[in-house]
Amino acid sequence: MKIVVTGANGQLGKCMQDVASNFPALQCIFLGREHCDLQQFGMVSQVLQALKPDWVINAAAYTAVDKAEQETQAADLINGEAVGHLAKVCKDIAAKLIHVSTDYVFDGTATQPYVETDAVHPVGAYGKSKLIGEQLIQQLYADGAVIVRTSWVYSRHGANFVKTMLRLMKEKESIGVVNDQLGSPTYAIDLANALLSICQHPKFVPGIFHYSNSGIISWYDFAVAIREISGLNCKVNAITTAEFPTPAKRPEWSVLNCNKIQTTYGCAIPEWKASLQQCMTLL
Ligand SMILES: NC(=O)C1=CN([C@@H]2O[C@H](COP(=O)(O)OP(=O)(O)OC[C@H]3O[C@@H](n4cnc5c(N)ncnc54)[C@H](OP(=O)(O)O)[C@@H]3O)[C@@H](O)[C@H]2O)C=CC1
Ligand SMILES: Cc1cn([C@H]2C[C@H](O)[C@@H](COP(=O)(O)OP(=O)(O)O[C@H]3O[C@@H](C)C(=O)[C@@H](O)[C@H]3O)O2)c(=O)[nH]c1=O
Ligand SMILES: [Mg+2]
Repeated sequence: MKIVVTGANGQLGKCMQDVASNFPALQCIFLGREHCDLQQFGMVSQVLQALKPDWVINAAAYTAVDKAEQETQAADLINGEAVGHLAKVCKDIAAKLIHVSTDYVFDGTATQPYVETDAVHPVGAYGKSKLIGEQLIQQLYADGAVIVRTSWVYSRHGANFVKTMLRLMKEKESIGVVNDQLGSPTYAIDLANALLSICQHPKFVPGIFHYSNSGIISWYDFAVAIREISGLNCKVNAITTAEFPTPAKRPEWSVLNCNKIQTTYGCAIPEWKASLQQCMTLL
């Protein structure tokens, strides 16, 4: 079975390369932006028509949450229109599409973990751009696509909250981290394993699914755990979102209910702290 992974140089793309050997039945082809630039529609069509994969996993995205407030057009193109074109090409070549989306499509006003059918009202430009991509896939290729919303993704690769915290904790005596935004971290290795396991699952079920590590924490809790595991001597103070102003608004609650992907595809859902400890051994 031939799988093309786009966004191969990103943290999820690199984690998929890390775990690919766990799936010997899958022939994975990893394409970075240089070989498959989502916004160059002709290039995308040409590359995928030539490779004719059975699956395309889209790990490419514009992920700069705060910058997106200023770069809305770029975010909407890469996370929106380009995803629509990718869906069309996948449909043309009869390749199934797995597309990764985000918890930031929700407005954060819920008090229970979000299920896939809950109303979406993104509060920031990044979340809005990711929602455009979801909606285009549903319009253009609903029966051939799996959309996996995830949250708070980190790994040894690329830029993420864990690596930001480790850097700041080495530089500063104390830092402030918000304790009024609640969600679930996701180790990109766990997500990578889940996405590839969907490709080799005997039954294909299209639709929207949620995937994150289990457990509900704040970014402050996350930072405290990072400090404890790292042994770094930096004071972590709990602050409010108002005390940490950012260009983008973020949902106060973006916990995802992951039951559907577990029952449909049997994906393993490791507990957040166990996965964090795994990742920290590599950092
Ligand atoms: N990080 C997180 O916390 C979360 C991420 N997600 C989603 O998970 C997916 C993977 O995210 P993650 O790995 O963390 O993101 P990264 O920012 O680490 O990687 C994104 C990759 O997309 C590539 N890319 C950007 N624009 C294009 C383009 N026009 N064509 C091809 N590739 C492009 C980037 O290329 P280059 O390296 O050249 O810049 C980069 O390698 C994304 O869909 C994201 O929205 C969802 C929830 C949380
Ligand atoms: C660095 C830092 C951040 N924060 C706050 C800011 C923000 O509210 C929260 C998270 O910070 P970051 O900007 O690192 O995380 P952010 O880029 O918002 O992470 C998001 O990325 C996108 C791609 C997603 O899809 C989301 O699921 C989510 O993972 O922590 C502090 O309170 N103190 C700090 O020192
Ligand atoms: Mg970020």
